[in-house]
Amino acid sequence: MAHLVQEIALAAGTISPAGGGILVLLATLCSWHLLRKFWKLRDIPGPFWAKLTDLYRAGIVKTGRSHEIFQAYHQKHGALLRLGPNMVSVADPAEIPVIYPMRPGFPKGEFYDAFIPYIKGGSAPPAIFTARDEELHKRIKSPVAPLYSLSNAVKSEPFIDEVLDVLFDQLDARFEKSQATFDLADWLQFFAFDVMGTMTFSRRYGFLETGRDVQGILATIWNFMLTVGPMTQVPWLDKLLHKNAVMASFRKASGNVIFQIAADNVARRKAEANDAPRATEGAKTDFLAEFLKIQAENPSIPQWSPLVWTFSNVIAGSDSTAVVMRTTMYNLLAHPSSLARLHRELTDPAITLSRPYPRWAEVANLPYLDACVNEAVRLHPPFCLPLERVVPTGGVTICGRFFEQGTVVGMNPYVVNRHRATFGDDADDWRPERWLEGDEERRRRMEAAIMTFGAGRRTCLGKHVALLEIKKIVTALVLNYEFKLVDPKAYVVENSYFFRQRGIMVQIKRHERS
Ligand code: HEM
Repeated sequence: MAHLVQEIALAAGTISPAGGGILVLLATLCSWHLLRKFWKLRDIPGPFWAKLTDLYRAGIVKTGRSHEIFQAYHQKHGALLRLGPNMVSVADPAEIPVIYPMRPGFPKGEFYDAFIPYIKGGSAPPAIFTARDEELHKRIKSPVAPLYSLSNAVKSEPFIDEVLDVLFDQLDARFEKSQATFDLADWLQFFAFDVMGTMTFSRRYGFLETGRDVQGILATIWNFMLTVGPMTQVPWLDKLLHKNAVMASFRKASGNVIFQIAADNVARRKAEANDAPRATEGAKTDFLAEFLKIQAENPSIPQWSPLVWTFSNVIAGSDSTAVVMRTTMYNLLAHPSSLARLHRELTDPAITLSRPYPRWAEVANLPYLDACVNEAVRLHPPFCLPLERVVPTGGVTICGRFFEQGTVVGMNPYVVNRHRATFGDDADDWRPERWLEGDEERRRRMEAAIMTFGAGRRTCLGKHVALLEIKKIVTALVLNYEFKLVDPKAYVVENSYFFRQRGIMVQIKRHERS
């Protein structure tokens, strides 16, 4: 190939023999580099073009259907699938502890840089979720991790009840009396954002009161995801197109808008004495008050920490929770037998649930509710591309094959959560009953194979907060309203790493006894 390049260049008379020599050298180095990269993983099956360039899988992500496409590739090729010159997707849940261990030493890949907004003079500081440097990750995560424990999260329950009040008032006023059809998917998103705003800065964004996307914040976040999704697959292209001073001068990155929401709230709290946080009856203040207190007590914590902690809550904790609420509600409404069984469980005379909204302690361990939430979490993971990690020094063996250090490996929650040998041949279907069948060992195996909240050291910090919100709203809605799913076909899903849904078109009326 190098010889050919020189021949062409000389024949065209465009360069001197010395220039030709340099060209040959460059072409040889390039060919050697490509061949070496290709060769290293040559035995791992996958689509032809994916073996040559990361652009191929970026193109798949751009289709919005990457979950189905990657699943089909795994069905065709098996547990190991080559999705890039240096990237392998792994589908066997037995490998979860290998790729996502509890100890440090299996770091996140460049994938995560795509989420860090570019700001003037360089990138914004990394959040807990995006930090790739494991020392830095420990420094910014350890001080706040206890705030997300279940015992602490539960103290926020009054905040959720307060937002439930607003939601129910709006649903009654706008849709119950008029019997107007509306998109429950939108309202669950409004609810999740306003809950996280209340928990984080004692402030609602106003989505519920206005019934719309105030200041286009939600659209901006989705547009950010549409850009970021494909860029996670080709970090060099992201740097070229978005993360440099030249490109930043042409356009405003949408990630900045979300960062700005966090920054405005931190600045307001620091500046305004009358912006004091409210405390719940359990003396729980909002996250921001706790973040600022932690920083004040630990001068070694970076100055910017409260900002990135707040940013983490907004970006990682609002839309994701809304997605699981939607999956649960849509499937309950599309499967009336599931809804009837859940309603029976909630109205069983043997248990007493508080009205209008059950308390967490009353719904934390209801078998059929748990089965429905587990099934929703399994079927539709809100973050839905392989969660990429870099093989550490010394290499690692996965599915019996040794991988050199530096190889990028990852597991896709959508694919792993449908592992047939673990979940059964009906793994694509909604069937909460699967969580109630078999022995404890089978159930534990299924739970350990769910990748929706990630796994190991970098597992989701906000899982308890999310489950608290989800169980609270699902039980409140099912107990208080009768739903009619007006157009089941209106429900559509779209994946750009963030895996969202739209179109839960319903009519509601109050249950007679509520
Ligand atoms: C159903 C809702 C949620 C889902 C499915 C979810 C999912 C995830 C996943 C998959 C990861 C790990 C990503 C990776 O390894 O690449 C993660 C990390 C994280 N999540 Fe969540 N999340 C949810 C809700 C929340 C909430 C409510 C909060 C905050 C209140 C939150 C805060 C975080 C943080 C801070 C991390 C980074 C943890 C670390 O890197 O150490 N998440 N989440």
